[in-house]
Amino acid sequence: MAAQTTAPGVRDQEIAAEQAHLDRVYNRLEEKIHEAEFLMSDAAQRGHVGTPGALAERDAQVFRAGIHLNRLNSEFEDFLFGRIDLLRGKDGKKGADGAYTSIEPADDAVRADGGADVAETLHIGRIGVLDAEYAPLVIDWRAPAAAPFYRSTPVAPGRVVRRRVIRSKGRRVLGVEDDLLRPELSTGLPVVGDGALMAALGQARTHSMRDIVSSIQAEQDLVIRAPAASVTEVSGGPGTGKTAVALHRAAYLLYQDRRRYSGGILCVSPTPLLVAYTEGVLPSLGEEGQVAIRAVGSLVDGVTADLYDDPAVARIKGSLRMLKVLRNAARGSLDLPPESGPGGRSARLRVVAFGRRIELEAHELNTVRQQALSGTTPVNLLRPRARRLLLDALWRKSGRRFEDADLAAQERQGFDEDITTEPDFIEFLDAWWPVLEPARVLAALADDKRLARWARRVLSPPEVRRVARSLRRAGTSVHDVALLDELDTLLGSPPRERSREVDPLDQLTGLEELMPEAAGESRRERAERLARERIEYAHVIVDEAQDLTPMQWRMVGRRGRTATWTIVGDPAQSSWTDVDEAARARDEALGTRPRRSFTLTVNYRNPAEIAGVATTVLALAMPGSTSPRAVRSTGIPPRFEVAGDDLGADVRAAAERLLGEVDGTVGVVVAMNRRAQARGWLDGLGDRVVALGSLEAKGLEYDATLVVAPAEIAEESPAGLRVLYVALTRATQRLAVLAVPADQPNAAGVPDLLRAD
Ligand SMILES: Nc1ncnc2c1ncn2[C@@H]1O[C@H](COP(=O)(O)OP(=O)(O)OP(=O)(O)O)[C@@H](O)[C@H]1O
Repeated sequence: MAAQTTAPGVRDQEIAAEQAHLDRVYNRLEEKIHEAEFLMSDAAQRGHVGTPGALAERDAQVFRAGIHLNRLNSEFEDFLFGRIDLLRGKDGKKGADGAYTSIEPADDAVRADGGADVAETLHIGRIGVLDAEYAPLVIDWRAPAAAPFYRSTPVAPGRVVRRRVIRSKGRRVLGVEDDLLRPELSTGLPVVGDGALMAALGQARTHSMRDIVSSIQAEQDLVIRAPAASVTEVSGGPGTGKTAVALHRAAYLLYQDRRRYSGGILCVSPTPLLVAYTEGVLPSLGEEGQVAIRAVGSLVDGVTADLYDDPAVARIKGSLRMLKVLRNAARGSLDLPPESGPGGRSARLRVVAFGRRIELEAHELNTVRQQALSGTTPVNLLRPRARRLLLDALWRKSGRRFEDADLAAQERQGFDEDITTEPDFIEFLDAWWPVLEPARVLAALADDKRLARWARRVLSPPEVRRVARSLRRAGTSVHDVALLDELDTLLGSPPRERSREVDPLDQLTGLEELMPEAAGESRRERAERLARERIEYAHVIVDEAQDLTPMQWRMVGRRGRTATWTIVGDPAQSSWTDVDEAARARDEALGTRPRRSFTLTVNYRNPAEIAGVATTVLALAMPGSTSPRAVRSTGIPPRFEVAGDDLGADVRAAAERLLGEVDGTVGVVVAMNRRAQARGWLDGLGDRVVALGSLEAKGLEYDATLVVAPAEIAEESPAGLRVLYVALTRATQRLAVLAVPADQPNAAGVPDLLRAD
């Protein structure tokens, strides 16, 4: 993109001009903050008194002012980050944000001699600010008027003559970077810097993802601002910004239609590490509270997955075959040995009625149970029906017959009342038709014999043994969570006490939203509470969607039955083996909603040197697929080394070397079964370096990556080559590969799998 660096004097002048603007903005914000504080204390004192219209107006005002207050209090580093200088537009209409709406320049905006005047200058920031006359001082980055900041290119510049990225810290402007979009025009605008994107990409990485709000690229902007069609699907190779785009889209949707999305946005991430990595992005965009980012292993409340199943077990647990097994288990678990008291298959029911004993034998009870279980109603919800059928059976056994229907009904009523208040009967029912908890049923699957019965004609005997063994370990695996959620649906939850129904409008205009500490609950705690109480969401974002197993798709689908969706993923990075089955489950989760697909094509993470090595593996992992285009090059080729006898010492030495070469983070990726070992190898090297199992590297990035024994990673599972592809695409600056003999390195140390020949 055309950009030129001008003399330092001009640079200082331009910085001073932006500083003057930023000062105006802050002065105005201070005024607004004072207004807001006044309004809020006033509103709190008066409570809800007044006509509904006036209250709504006041609430809206308080809401807006409170947002400014909250956001400014969180001290954005670069609150104001952009500026565009525009030609006069085709029409003279202004939008709600005070800016002209026209995208194309007026026919006479450019004079015959190539000269043109800048007709409008807009500053873009994290929130919009109007001056006292309602003229825009800052346009919210999500407002329509800000779109040209992201969309204009030299090929299709629209009205934009110059785009400027402003770097600031606190209230001080530090620098500006300009891109000239219409270099052919003489506008007299100075142009400073080398372009903002490269500056952003070259920065050292920390363990938290940064927002990309000042350098979103045109193809990404199209996705972020795509109309909230039912399903927005985004594909793209590693480093194309899929995760970043998905998070910015969440912020955009909230801005567009806060009322609609106050129903909550769920962002499903593959690992807790990726959740931790991305968590800060939305707050930095001024959005907190309405978006719950949760790992796929933490979607069920009260359960935290702390184990990974080995690939063969994961493959079974993730597949739709488990559905049949769980259906059998849900019903069969009524026969589990009782936790206490009578029950189970052989129990007998004895009651006393009309002065004599009535008994139901085991086989009779069984008939009643089968009758109660017909149909597909969740087992826990069938308890009332089972109770009624038991009473019917006892009544029949009592042998009482009445000619007169009214008398019969009356007698029967008395009989039912007598029996159902009898402690023996109550105790029996509790044990014979207990309220089944998903965890109890899943634990029951750990018994080989029982599982074999429930999995008859579905799982093979070796599969039964593997699954049962995995369930006998202490702890819950990521794949168990989807099974627990399925069981919850199959069993049905008896109605739960809910602390309070949440009215979405409360979240919009309620004062507690704006005075977070007032109720003794921080904003974050409140968000977490709302997330806990919420079962369904208005919008669901799935990151790394290629990894969801069919059972996980069912779990996520249940959280978005009426939602709109954004799904981002890359089939070439999938660690799931049965892609077709997952696609079917995904289609089922999304139903017939219309879809709109986008592809991102530019790799912003890896320099070309690293992307080249990854492409070699991609050709093996997914023959025929294309890699995204790397946007920059460092001139530093990946380093290949071969480990000696002490792998641990060599890994440590290689990691130390990388730590010396980069300012930011170093990720050391090993096969899953070496995770604990690798942590030991790196012990004491500080928190810039992390050891990761291959599956944990998903979505993350580091300044430098060390990939240890690539063949081990590739052989871990049938999808191993794709997992290796993920590992090789994590670095922003340097890649080192440490081979072991199984990698069959050549004389240069390059493992067989990574050789292009
Ligand atoms: N327009 C942009 N400006 C600056 N940085 C960007 C831009 N787009 C992407 N990046 C950076 O590129 C890196 C990769 O982005 P991100 O993690 O979202 O990619 P991804 O497609 O999800 O990757 P993967 O599929 O490998 O997980 C991040 O550091 C992100 O901040």
